Amino acid sequence: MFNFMKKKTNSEPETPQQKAERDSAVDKVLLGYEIGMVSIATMVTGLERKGDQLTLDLRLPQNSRPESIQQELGQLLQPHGIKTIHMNVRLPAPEKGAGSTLPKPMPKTTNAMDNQSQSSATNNANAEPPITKSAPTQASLAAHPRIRHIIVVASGKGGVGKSTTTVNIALALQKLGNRVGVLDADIYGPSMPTMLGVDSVKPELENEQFVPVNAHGLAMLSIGSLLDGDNTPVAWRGPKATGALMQLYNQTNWPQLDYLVIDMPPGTGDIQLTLAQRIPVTGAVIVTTPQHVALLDAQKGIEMFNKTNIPVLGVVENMALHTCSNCNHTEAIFGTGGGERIAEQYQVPLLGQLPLASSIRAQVDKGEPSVLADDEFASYYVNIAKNIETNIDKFAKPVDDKRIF
Ligand SMILES: Nc1ncnc2c1ncn2[C@@H]1O[C@H](COP(=O)(O)OP(=O)(O)OP(=O)(O)O)[C@@H](O)[C@H]1O
Repeated sequence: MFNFMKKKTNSEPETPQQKAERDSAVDKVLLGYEIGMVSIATMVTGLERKGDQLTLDLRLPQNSRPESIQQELGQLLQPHGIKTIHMNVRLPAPEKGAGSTLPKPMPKTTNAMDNQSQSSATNNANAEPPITKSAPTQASLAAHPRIRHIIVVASGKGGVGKSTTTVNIALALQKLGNRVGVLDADIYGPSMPTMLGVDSVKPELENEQFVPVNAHGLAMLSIGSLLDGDNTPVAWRGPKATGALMQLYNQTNWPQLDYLVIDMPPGTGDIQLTLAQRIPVTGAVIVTTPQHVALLDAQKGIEMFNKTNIPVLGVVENMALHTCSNCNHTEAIFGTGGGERIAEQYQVPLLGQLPLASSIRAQVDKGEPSVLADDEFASYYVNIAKNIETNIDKFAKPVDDKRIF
């Protein structure tokens, strides 16, 4: 254990605001600390802070040096009141030619400072194979060997219907003859299992890999599966969340897929940015409502994807018009033309517009989305899926067959 404390402790208890500020400062440090140009936040699989003690579970890349990392993080975190860092480190085995792609047994976790000599990558004979080949930018990320296209569905703002759109687009792509998977990465409210009517089915583990749940033919995996069975919204902090999501992506035995559709957490913060930089995304679909505030947030989303060199496949305008089921009067509850304007401004396609319709909500609530039910709105989603397919091949990524999963 390395103790960074030099001075006396402050015995006054931390207020919730101080705690939140310190947590946020710690997150920023972790997100900004890079190993081989990749944020260490993507390598965090567990994180706990108790007062001035921080415990990190890390899966570090080959040849990293836990002791120096711990020292450097200690110096960066000391100004934010962290005096002791405990690190449980897992390192990959050295690459020795083409071996089995199956993972070896998990090594015991180690406390980096108590077991310095044992925690070095070269000495760890019992370690697992590398789970990633770190690459800093989208341009240098190779495609997953079994997934042709990864599409992220994002929204700058919560509650605009991103998950409803994701599930229906995934089903529509399947309806068009594709093999499709869904990764529910919405840590704040994972809803795919409920929307697909499989919330009682848990994914199995096989050779330390998740096996996706078969949901009406979709290979589905949700961050919700990592929770303890209840539907408590996850208040995970950035590094832990990104670490868990990278783990879901990397440690899942995805079948051969034409599309993996990822339901991203709403917003354009550090989690979204880190994910966007770490997963080989073919393109992003932005969901917005015509409301002014939602559009402003959607713009932020497009700009984030532009910055990270992820092509924006287009915009879906959700809840565009509402037709009253009693009097048949149609009204633009959230305004008009917003989706079109934003698509024009950023020169991206408007993939489709969905009305605000209570049956769209009712169908996802009962685990049978519109496309599955083949109701009157199914064709809207099928058209969106067709529009996505029209352009996607020109953004396809080269496949790296040597990548180990
Ligand atoms: N076109 C629509 N018409 C009517 N209701 C809709 C429509 N789209 C989504 N909804 C409903 O709006 C609510 C929010 O939708 P959803 O959960 O898909 O949004 P979200 O953007 O993923 O939210 P979050 O930010 O919480 O993840 C849900 O109750 C959903 O059924």
